[in-house]
Amino acid sequence: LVPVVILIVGPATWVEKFPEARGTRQSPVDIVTSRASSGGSAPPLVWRYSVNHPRSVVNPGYCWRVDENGYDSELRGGPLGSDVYKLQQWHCHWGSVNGEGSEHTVDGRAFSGELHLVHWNTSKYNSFTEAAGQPDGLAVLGVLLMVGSKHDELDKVVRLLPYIQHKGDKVTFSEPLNPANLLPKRIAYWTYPGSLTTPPCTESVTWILFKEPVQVSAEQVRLNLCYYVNGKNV
Ligand SMILES: NS(O)(O)c1ccc(OCc2cn(-c3ccccc3)nn2)cc1
Ligand SMILES: [Zn+2]
Repeated sequence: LVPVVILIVGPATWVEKFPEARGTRQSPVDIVTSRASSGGSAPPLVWRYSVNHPRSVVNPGYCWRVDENGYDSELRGGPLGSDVYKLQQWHCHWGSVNGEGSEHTVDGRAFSGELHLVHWNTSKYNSFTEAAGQPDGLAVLGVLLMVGSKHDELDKVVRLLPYIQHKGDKVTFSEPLNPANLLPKRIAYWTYPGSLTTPPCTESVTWILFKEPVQVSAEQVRLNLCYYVNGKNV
C-alpha cells in the first residue's frame, strides 16, 4: 500500500491560523439570483475617484494590486448608510484556468476574473487597518470579468505586468488612470455582509457586486494568467 499524504494548502487550512475563517459571514459566496430581494428604496450608490495622482502596481505574491496611497476618493450611499468610505487599493483575482477565475459565482457560474476595489469607512475609523477589523469597516466593489472586447483602462495595468513578475516587484504608471472606468456602465448590484476572501478573512466587508460583467480581451486574460502564475513564483 502506498501511503497517501494529502497536502491541504488551500482555504481549508486557513481556519487553523485565521479563526475568522470559521465565521458566519464568510466570502466569497454563490449569488443565488432567485433568492435576492429587491433593493427597495436604497439611496443611489455614489463614487468619486482622483485621476491624476501617481499610482503604482505591485505584485503582492498573488495577482496584482494598485495602492491609492491615501489620495482623495469617496464611496457613499447604497447599503453604506450615512458613512463615507475611501478607496485604499484595488486588485484582481484570476484563476489558473480561463473561465474559472472569479471568487463570487452567480447561480453557480464562475467568470474569468474578478476585480475588487477596496474601501474603508473614514466616517468611523482612522485607518484601513483599524477599519479592516470592524464589521462595518470595509466596502468592496466587485466587478466580474468576462472574455470579450479589450478593456482600455485595464490595459494600463495589464501592459505593466511583464515588469512585476516577482513578489514585491512594483512599477509606476506613466499615465493617468480613472478607477471609475473599471466599473460597468449599468450599476445594478447585489450586496451582502461578508468578509475578506483571503486571510485574515476578517468579517468586515460590505460586499457590493455589480450584476453586469465587464469585458476584457482573451489576450488580457492570458497575460493575467501568465503573470499571475509567475506572480506566485510557481
Ligand atoms: N479579496 S478582498 O477584496 O476580499 C481583500 C481585500 C483586502 C485584503 O486585505 C488584506 C489585509 C487585511 N488586513 C488586516 C489588517 C488589520 C486587521 C485586519 C485585517 N491585512 N491585510 C484582503 C482581501
Ligand atoms: Zn480581492
